[in-house]
Amino acid sequence: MLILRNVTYSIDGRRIVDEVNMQFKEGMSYSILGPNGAGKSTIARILMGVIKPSEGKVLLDGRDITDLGVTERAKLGISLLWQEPARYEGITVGEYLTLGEKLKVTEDELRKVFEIVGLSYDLYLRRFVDKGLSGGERKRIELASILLLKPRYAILDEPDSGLDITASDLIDRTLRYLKKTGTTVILITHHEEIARKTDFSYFLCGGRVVRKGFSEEVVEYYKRACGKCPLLEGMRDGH
Ligand SMILES: Nc1ncnc2c1ncn2[C@@H]1O[C@H](COP(=O)(O)OP(=O)(O)OP(=O)(O)O)[C@@H](O)[C@H]1O
Repeated sequence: MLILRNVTYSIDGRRIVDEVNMQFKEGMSYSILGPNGAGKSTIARILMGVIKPSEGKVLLDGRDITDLGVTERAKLGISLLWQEPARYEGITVGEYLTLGEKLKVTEDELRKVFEIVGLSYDLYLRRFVDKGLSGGERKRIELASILLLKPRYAILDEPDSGLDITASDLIDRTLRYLKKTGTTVILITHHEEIARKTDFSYFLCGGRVVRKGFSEEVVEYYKRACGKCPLLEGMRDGH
């Protein structure tokens, strides 16, 4: 089990994440929902070890991993789908996905994963992971790399952002595949229809967990609370 215990992250005295407690159990899927600036991506970066909390702990199976960096956490089976995946010069999609053939995968498995992320195996395998790929294509390839890694924990930061109308089906296929591989999913989203696809949700606002529970219930609360929240009036009016 992956746990955030009383985690706070401050910048210039401002608590961006404020005494957050979260638990992610084996094989379950979770959403972290919340408005812009709620602290969702900051939590993803804390879970992945990109940044260290100012206070509190990150625990994996009871072990304190707060001080471990990204590489060490990746070795423990934690992977992050970045909101904006990077591009690299000189390597093909096939080389990228198989870590230069270090990752042993069969052609069937590769084809299956291409199907899940909605890309043609024949058209994309030999393309370069450079600026020639669109943002959406790059995101689909990054997701494919996570599916092939079969991590214990997959943190997906807005997997649907930048994707077209097929994103919802892609998330369905992804969640089904990760359930089969026993991967625990932590999905960050603004969209209620995406959050509903997961088992449990945390609703984050102003860096704090304001609601947690079954996704259906938390999403209903999110719609009600955010719909009436005076703090978000400005954002909604575009001010
Ligand atoms: N390095 C930083 N320096 C200053 N402020 C930061 C920094 N990183 C994050 N913040 C602030 O912390 C708050 C939370 O940011 P975060 O990116 O975690 O929010 P989010 O919930 O992921 O938002 P969004 O839905 O817009 O992606 C925001 O107000 C953001 O401006």
